[in-house]
Amino acid sequence: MNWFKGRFKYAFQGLFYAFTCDRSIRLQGIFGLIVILCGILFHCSLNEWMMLIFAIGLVWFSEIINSCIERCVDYISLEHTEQAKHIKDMAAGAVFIISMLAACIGLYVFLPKLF
Ligand SMILES: Nc1ncnc2c1ncn2[C@@H]1O[C@H](COP(=O)(O)OP(=O)(O)OP(=O)(O)O)[C@@H](O)[C@H]1O
Repeated sequence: MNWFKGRFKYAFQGLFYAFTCDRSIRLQGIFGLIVILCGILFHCSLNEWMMLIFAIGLVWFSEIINSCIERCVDYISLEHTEQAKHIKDMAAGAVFIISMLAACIGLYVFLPKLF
């Protein structure tokens, strides 16, 4: 049970650090909250909420993993190398894919409500 509590404690400490100390994650956090606000304003259905929460979660998850990868690379060495560039660019590419997916979900949910 203590082990279980410890896991939660460290996970929440990690999330708190991510959303308060990392600019990109903070921005995605704010953007996610705006989407939630829009969901409330537009009276989204349960299915629409499921899609929105899934999209927000995926974006937050990918942004946190991307920042972890960037920090690992910088932790190993701050030297500019081609290898470091490829690692960071691939991580950024993964975030881009998820962001496009989330944008499609956002358009699917909100476009019919706007027009
Ligand atoms: N050590 C490095 N060697 C080579 N290229 C690098 C290195 N560090 C960063 N880059 C290049 O700069 C880009 C931006 O990297 P950086 O670590 O500044 O992330 P960022 O765009 O500031 O991300 P975030 O805003 O999420 O912190 C990378 O995608 C990569 O192309």
